[in-house]
Amino acid sequence: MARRPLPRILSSGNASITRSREFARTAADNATDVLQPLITITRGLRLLAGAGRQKWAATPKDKRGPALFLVAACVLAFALMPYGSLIALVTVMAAAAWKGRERTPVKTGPDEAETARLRSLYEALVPYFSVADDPGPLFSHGGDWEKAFSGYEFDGDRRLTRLQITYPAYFTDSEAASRARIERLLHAKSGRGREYRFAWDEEGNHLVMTVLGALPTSIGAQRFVTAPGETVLGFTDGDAVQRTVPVHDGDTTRDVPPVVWRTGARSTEPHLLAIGQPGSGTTTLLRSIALQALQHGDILIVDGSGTGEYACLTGRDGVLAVECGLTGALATLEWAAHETERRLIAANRARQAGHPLPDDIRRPLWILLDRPGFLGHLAAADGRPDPQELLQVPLRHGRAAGVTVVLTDQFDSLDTLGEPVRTHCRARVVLGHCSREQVESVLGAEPHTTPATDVPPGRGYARLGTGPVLRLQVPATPDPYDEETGEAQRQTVLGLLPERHTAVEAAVPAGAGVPDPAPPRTATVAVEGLAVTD
Ligand SMILES: Nc1ncnc2c1ncn2[C@@H]1O[C@H](COP(=O)(O)OP(=O)(O)OP(=O)(O)O)[C@@H](O)[C@H]1O
Repeated sequence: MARRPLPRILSSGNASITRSREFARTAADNATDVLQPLITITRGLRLLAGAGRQKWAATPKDKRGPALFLVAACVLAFALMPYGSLIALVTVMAAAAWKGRERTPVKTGPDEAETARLRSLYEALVPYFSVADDPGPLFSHGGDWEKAFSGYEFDGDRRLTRLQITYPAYFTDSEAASRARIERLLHAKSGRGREYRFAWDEEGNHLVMTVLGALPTSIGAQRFVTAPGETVLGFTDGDAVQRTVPVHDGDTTRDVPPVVWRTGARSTEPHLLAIGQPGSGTTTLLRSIALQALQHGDILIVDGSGTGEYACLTGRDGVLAVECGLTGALATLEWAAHETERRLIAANRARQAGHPLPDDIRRPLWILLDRPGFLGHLAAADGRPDPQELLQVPLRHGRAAGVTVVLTDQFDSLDTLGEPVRTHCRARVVLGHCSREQVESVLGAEPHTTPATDVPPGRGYARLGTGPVLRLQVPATPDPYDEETGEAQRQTVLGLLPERHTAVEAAVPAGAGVPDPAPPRTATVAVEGLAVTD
């Protein structure tokens, strides 16, 4: 049978139909644009009329008469006024236009792009949160993401800032490796370059991922509002600690959450170990601790790297020594070990006799040791004892004797740190760009936040004992004798230093800025009473 040709309109009319549709659409768009004011006013009039009807219905019957009278009086007044009817018309039109204007609809859920992002995240999580024989899987390919994501927030760029995930009870959330896998995946899928915190609620099978803002880098060294025995290591997230301290930040004063380390007889973390990448700010941290320690105690500084970055402390009141050579360091640490024993014996005797602690052991003693690994290497080459051996007594008995030890070193020297350091330095800090494994190797626990891509100097993590891992930004405490230090910061740090008490004072008047010629970058100050008195 011969095929009948299609009607012309069906075989060749597609193009003309499309053209006609486009024409009709353009005409409708133009008409809508032209008639928009009319449409707005009509919508407004309808809304005003609706509001009027509602108001009339809500007016009690006994008040309707006076209300009607008032309206009639107004109408009459406008009618009698010159141009009254015109004014009334314009007023009603303006009110209708205002009432009928387009309002931005209130957002009630994710838009298309956000939904696509959530769906993609859901699909990526399916292999981790599902097993083959689960009869009602929460996570399945093409499944309902809304059941699994119980809360989400986006920023202006449609990037996730908060996501709450419900996961199946059989997921091994108590295993660090399983959690780390999920955290890595969420980090990658939600956009790198930002820091995320993961809060696992193992009882409720919930995971909350939150994007963290940068920690403030503009806060410098200053007198922090703390009690004796408290040292501000730096600043952290508001919800990570219980308190805030007021600080000067530029021209303003604001409250910021500090990481406060408590030392002294009741401290459970009496000594601190800080490990960093080169240039990450460990020297600055030690300088910041020294300035705070000097308010209530005496300090000994052993600068293993010998770069002279503690020269500003030389000869100041309360600074017993700033040592950089091996011989001086060994002598100073030997004295510190004996001094710890002396304090211990004196405290013991006083307690046994029922007396208060004698005055000469009340002032805390701080031993600040930068780069002990380097000194240990020098000592080994010279056939002399490792300075760390001399730290055993202060580390073991320092808490009872009022002696605090702070050590800072770099990652490449981590294996040179002996058992006493590892056991007794229970307050830990890690600075610089580090992998999770590196952070864990120092703090004993992984951070619940992803590593930051952009790590300013002084940025890292702190952990006090078995407490949580906290993000940390150390207050800027530059070397005032460094030519690159800005004048304002130089004056601030010089202002925090105690008065000089040695001959160096004559050469460098306090607050004089960088002296010319520069003071000795390293100096040895005689330690009074190095001999042990019994
Ligand atoms: N908390 C901080 N805020 C601002 N700048 C800092 C901070 N910490 C360190 N810096 C700056 O970073 C640079 C390196 O700091 P620092 O010397 O303390 O690091 P480091 O870890 O001791 O390095 P290295 O041992 O390799 O010399 C210095 O210019 C210092 O001023």
